[in-house]
Amino acid sequence: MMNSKAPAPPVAGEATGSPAVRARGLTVTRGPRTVLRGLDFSVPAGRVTGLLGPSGCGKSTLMRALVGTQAKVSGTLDVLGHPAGSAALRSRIGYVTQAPSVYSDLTVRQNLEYFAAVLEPGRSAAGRRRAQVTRAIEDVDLGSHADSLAGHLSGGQRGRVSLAVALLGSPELLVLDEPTVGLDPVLRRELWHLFRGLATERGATVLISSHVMDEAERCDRLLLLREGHLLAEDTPEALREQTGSTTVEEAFLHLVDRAATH
Ligand SMILES: Nc1ncnc2c1ncn2[C@@H]1O[C@H](COP(=O)(O)OP(=O)(O)OP(=O)(O)O)[C@@H](O)[C@H]1O
Repeated sequence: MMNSKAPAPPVAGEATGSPAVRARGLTVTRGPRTVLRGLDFSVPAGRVTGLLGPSGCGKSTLMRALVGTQAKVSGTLDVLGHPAGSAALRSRIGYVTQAPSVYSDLTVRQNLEYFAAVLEPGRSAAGRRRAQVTRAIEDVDLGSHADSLAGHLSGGQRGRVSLAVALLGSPELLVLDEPTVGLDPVLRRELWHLFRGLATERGATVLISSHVMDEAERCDRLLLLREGHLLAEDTPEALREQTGSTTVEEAFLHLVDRAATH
């Protein structure tokens, strides 16, 4: 697991510099439903941003829009300076869905070697690929299972293989859909150290969804989503302060009540 240093100082209320993601009027329909409704937000570069909200509020849909796999997206959505879904972004984004996508009949290392070869084929890149694979296995702390078949791993371990795949090629933007769901507290803490380290040591932008509000406290910045609307976009501290709350969960509930009375 990566050694993480102290968290980067939180960004102030307004993000500075060029954001990694910028959305204006982002609207997504799925079937007959409008799932995201005119969202305006940005995701600062080199920071850990949490996308928080209850189940079904549209977190996965927003992530799919960012990585370019969602149909019926309107409004403006720029990612690393390009419209979301541009071919130029493919190797610059790592995406982990909720369903681990690994080959059960390959070992952990073979899975990573396969995906590394897809990313960077050719004999001349073999040395680089080996180094990337070894680092990714270490990052997710699966060294002792490197030669186990993925099909013999637990759900949480398979999830970590998916995460390792996303880390190959050192993407500038990591989009992680509920990566800590179902994991024990020790592993959850280790993964949060990894996410923090990816931002502070490797300069990556990390966007993580979760419906567990205590994870929000670990983020530099939060996007609070409810029923396809953005309730708030700020640092955890600012959200607590604005609402006179002691936790982000309390702040979230406060904002829900406030929205209901307007
Ligand atoms: N294929 C689909 N057709 C129509 N509606 C859909 C489809 N897929 C998802 N939805 C709806 O879109 C909404 C947002 O779903 P989404 O998966 O983005 O939520 P989420 O916040 O990621 O939820 P969870 O935390 O449970 O994963 C939900 O209300 C869901 O019912």
